[in-house]
Amino acid sequence: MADQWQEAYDFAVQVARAAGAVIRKAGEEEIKVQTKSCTVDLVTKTDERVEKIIIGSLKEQFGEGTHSFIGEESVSKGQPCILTDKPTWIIDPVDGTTNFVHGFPFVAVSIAFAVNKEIEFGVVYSCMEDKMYKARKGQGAFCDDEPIQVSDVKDIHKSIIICEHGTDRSPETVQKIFSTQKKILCIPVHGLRGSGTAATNMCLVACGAVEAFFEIGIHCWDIAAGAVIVREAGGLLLDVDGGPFDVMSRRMVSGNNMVIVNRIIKEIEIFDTVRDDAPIVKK
Ligand SMILES: O=P([O-])([O-])O[C@@H]1[C@H](O)[C@H](O)[C@@H](O)[C@H](O)[C@H]1O
Ligand SMILES: [Mg+2]
Repeated sequence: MADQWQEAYDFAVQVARAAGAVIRKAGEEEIKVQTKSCTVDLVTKTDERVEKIIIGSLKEQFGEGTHSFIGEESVSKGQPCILTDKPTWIIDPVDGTTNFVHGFPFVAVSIAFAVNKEIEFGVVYSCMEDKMYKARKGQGAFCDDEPIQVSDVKDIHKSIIICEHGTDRSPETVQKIFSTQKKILCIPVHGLRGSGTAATNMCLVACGAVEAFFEIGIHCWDIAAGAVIVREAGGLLLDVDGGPFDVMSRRMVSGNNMVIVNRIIKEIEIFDTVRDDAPIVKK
């Protein structure tokens, strides 16, 4: 049977590339910054504009009613964030908004497509580096059309691990994040890193530049595309407690193999987050 989502996959690559060009151009102009959930959760006109461009192009191509959309900026304006069985696009127009604002050169467009709650394909365009990562379920993962694979390192002492700090600055959470990082650093590992974009971090796992990336507090739009790219590159995803990965749970460990991932999980100090699909509590 012909791959019924091939056209959508190819189109997503085109849309991500075009969106990345808009971001690069916007980065050369003055950037007006606003905040969302807290003072370090940044948003710009470019995030909103690029999301409109992406969703507008997808609706034009595939029709209004047949597909659903979960986009970071639409959700922040009150749109539902529920993954149903319907074909659903999960979009982060600018992953790494803080990087974008500061001119730190890692910013990605992340577009995933899920059917029956399973991610069929994902595209991550690291637009400042001009690197196009993509993967389709069962067809492998690629960077600029070259196949990519996770690293074969099994010895944690020979690994690089990515961790991010997210936007929760409550002293209890920051304490847990640093305590986890300290324990991992002192295993010891070769190094800790973080690009400031979850989508790019996952692609770094997928291409074998690092062994693992974990974060609590990320959102489905940060990781949905990266999830299929990591899996298709031979890696795996788990919850931070070792249970099955759930894209809406805001918790994730991605890594090259079970040995590395299990070793990282042993050190993670878990803190509470509200699921992406939790009912909205009206204040
Ligand atoms: O807000 P945004 O720049 O799209 O996404 C953020 C980035 O992916 C960052 O690496 C991660 O640590 C945060 O948790 C995300 O929210
Ligand atoms: Mg993001």
